[in-house]
Amino acid sequence: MEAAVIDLKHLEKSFGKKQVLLDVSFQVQPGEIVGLIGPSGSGKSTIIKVMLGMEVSDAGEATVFDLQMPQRALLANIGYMAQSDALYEQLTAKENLIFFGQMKGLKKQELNAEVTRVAEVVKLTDDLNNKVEGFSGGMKRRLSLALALLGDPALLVLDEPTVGIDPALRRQVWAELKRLKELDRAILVTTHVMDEAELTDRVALLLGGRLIANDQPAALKEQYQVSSIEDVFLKAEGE
Ligand SMILES: Nc1ncnc2c1ncn2[C@@H]1O[C@H](COP(=O)(O)OP(=O)(O)OP(=O)(O)O)[C@@H](O)[C@H]1O
Repeated sequence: MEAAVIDLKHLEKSFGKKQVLLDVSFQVQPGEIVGLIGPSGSGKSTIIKVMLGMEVSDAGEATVFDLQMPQRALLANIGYMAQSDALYEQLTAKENLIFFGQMKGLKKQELNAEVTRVAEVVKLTDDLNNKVEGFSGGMKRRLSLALALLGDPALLVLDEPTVGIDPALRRQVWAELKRLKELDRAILVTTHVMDEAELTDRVALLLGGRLIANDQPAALKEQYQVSSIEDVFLKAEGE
């Protein structure tokens, strides 16, 4: 088996008296889409922040490409889409893409080609020269996703990437994720949308900061004797 891109071992994290992560361990391999699923407040974003070195865990170990984050050297290898958009409102979509692409170290010619490519994936080609301040919430989400895709990173970490994105484009985004997976990219995605969970290779089900399941969607449905991931979720929550 190839080395894991993301390797989380026995993570514990509290905020004040509230324990948010309890003994969380899982891995994401190259060529794998893992869905991190759980109700609001179950700790999904906290896992991502610990993994990316934006929060420090109280115990356990989190490595990305065998290194503890943050690591400047890994910046170009990771496409991260946070839950809230961090965009320059006064700049156009294209200027945002160029700015972030330069930070990732993309050279001019490559960068121009990448801007065209990622704008096409999220259907923002016709809006590239418009200022972000005039964008709808969904358009900002799409631009944030385009930023994460820039430079074709080996690892994508996407926190709720399809919120506010209409069904047709959502389908297209998932087709792109599948394509990237075939190219051996590793993808970790959080979602509230249960039929999206069906599109992953593996579902990591988080409840109250504890990982209660980590398996292929089909295996989970069999284990819980139900016909959808939504039902797995409801059954697990009820138990
Ligand atoms: N910096 C912080 N200080 C105090 N509490 C925090 C902090 N960050 C998160 N929490 C708490 O930790 C818990 C888990 O939050 P987290 O954002 O990881 O959940 P989530 O599963 O990503 O939720 P959502 O789906 O709503 O984004 C919540 O109870 C939240 O209030």
